[in-house]
Amino acid sequence: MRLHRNLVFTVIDSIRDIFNEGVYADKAVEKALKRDKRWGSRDRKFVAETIYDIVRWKRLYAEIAEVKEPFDRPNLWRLFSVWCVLKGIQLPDWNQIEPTPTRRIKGRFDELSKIRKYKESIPDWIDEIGVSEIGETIWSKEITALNKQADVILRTNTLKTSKEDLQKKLRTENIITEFISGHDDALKLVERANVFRTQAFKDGLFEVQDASSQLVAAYLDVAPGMKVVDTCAGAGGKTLHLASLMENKGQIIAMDIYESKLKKLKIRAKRNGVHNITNRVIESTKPLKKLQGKADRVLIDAPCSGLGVLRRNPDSKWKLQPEFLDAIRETQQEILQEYSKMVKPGGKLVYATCSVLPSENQNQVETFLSSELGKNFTFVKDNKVFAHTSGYDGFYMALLKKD
Ligand SMILES: C[S@@+](CC[C@H](N)C(=O)[O-])C[C@H]1O[C@@H](n2cnc3c(N)ncnc32)[C@H](O)[C@@H]1O
Repeated sequence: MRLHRNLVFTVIDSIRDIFNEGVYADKAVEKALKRDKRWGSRDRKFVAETIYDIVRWKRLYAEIAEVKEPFDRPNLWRLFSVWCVLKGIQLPDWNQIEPTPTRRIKGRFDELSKIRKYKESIPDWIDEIGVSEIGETIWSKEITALNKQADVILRTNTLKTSKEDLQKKLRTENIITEFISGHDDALKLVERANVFRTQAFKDGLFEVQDASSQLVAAYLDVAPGMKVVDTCAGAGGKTLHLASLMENKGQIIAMDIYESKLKKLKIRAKRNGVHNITNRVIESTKPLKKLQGKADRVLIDAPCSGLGVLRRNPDSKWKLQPEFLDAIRETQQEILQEYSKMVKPGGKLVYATCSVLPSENQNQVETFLSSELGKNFTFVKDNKVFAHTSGYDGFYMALLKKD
């Protein structure tokens, strides 16, 4: 592979922004890809994948290169050199690249690969929590799976098309997809592509949504005509899925504490041809009280550590802090206590996260069920989705029924 200077410089600038300036990796990639309109799909792929690779393997590469944060420019180039050598790419003869003994890099790699926190490139504290919560054997497999590049999965908007028709339409736009067993509306891209440029996307025929995430709305067991509250709707990935499952009939109240996210949902709903969603920003307890005991279904897609979606957001490994995890666990229980009040007798509640830690998942549900308010609920079932067994994101969902 021949390395192109302007592409590599873009990578170096981007990892500097991510590591030293705290810029989110997805934003940095977005900005990087706008740098030169002449770049073709191969160039864009190189830039995006190399940035994500170096972010994902930061700890391992830094250890191999023997560099410490904050990385100055020569150190960023050293990280890049490690990436090249481990990928089997010949180091270019550029001023920025020091003569690097490739045998030494490979030797350090073999040595460090014996220690999980280096091999899997994770902070000590996350590795310790993983081991203590799910045990060493499962954690080792899970973190390996979470360090893989995620597939691109689409969810068919069944309000507008069928999975089969969507597949045909995408083929005319040179996008080849396959079905995934056990995921009724999902299509998996055989090769990565920018699907947001397709006419099918502009026409609202699909949304990009991981296969595990697509299990959540279906878990809530909705039907057309119901009153459903999506309490942590964000930009509405699952809200839109609920609308499809409800055939656009009934009412969905999408809530979040951030108005900016709900605004994005509004745009997506329009594209999807969904017209049964009402947005409510949670600024006080008022919108919650108004709905007390009124909802057939309540979805709590709770804020969480995001440890199940590291494949998509590898920089979370470096951004996540133990204090945040402690705080979010408290929020999860508060949310369960408060938002469950909206379920009417006989109604159902789903509590979900994109984490694989029991302390954010089944333990929260157990705490809730043994609390005063939780006594009115019965546990129906739960699904602990691991990335290493499913091949998709790590997720948790529990279905409860109000007596
Ligand atoms: C896992 S994300 C939701 C993703 C979204 N449901 C989807 O499918 O695209 C969790 C959401 O909870 C919101 N949130 C955080 N604290 C909250 C609270 N106390 N009440 C309601 N929403 C909250 C966040 O803003 C975030 O959008």
